[in-house]
Amino acid sequence: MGQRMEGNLFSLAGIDGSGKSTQVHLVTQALRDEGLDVVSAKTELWATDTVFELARSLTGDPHDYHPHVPATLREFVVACDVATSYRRHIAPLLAAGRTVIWDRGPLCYRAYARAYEADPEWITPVHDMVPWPVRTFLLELDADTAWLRVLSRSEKPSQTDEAPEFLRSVRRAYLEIAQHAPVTVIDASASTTAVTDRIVAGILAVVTT
Ligand SMILES: Nc1ncnc2c1ncn2[C@@H]1O[C@H](COP(=O)(O)OP(=O)(O)OP(=O)(O)O)[C@@H](O)[C@H]1O
Ligand SMILES: Cc1cn([C@H]2C[C@H](O)[C@@H](COP(=O)(O)O)O2)c(=O)[nH]c1=O
Repeated sequence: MGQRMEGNLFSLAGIDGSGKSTQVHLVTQALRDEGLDVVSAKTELWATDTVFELARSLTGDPHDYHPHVPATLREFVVACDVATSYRRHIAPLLAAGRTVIWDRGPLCYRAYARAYEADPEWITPVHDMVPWPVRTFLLELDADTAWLRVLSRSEKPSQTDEAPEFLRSVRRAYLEIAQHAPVTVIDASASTTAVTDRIVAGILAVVTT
């Protein structure tokens, strides 16, 4: 995007059920306890909501969108939402010098697009409008454990787009892309406290140097 970031952007990535939302909350709190000015951010999927509504009209289920809505069209809309969310919401926080913890982030959207085999010719230029966070923490978890967590979570019911076979494809894509990006892989099968401690240590190492 060209503009210099004043603050620090971190993102938490991982397949559904890997613990992103849990950790965004715990890490933000832990860093505030250390005296840091930290804020969390979640992508606003405004236009993507309309894609989910389209899927509902086609299949009766907003999350049964694949392959009923072609992957390239769908992931293009997601990528545009991500770029808009970044520009309108996250970039101003960084310009004000805040430390931002993003629930998801570029690694997630690139992994989904790859897993769904969306055409990169259309998607990549939009993904490239969003800078990579200074560090992304990939919460690495096998698909079966993640699926069990999705089934047992109280926050929201499991969705069609969280089936284990798809979680496996996204996990593969995450690990491939992570090899060429500023990503720290974290063992997400550990206790929530152990995961929080590792992420907090990784963030403090960046912001205190
Ligand atoms: N380290 C952990 N060990 C065991 N259970 C966990 C751990 N971290 C999170 N959980 C539980 O797993 C479930 C999924 O966690 P969470 O919602 O944070 O994942 P997520 O990656 O944000 O998922 P989604 O992308 O689907 O929103 C929740 O019920 C949460 O309490
Ligand atoms: C990353 C990504 C996500 N989606 C879908 C998957 C879920 O239904 C929502 C995201 O919800 P969450 O609260 O962030 O878990 O969007 C997608 O279609 N394409 C993507 O790249």
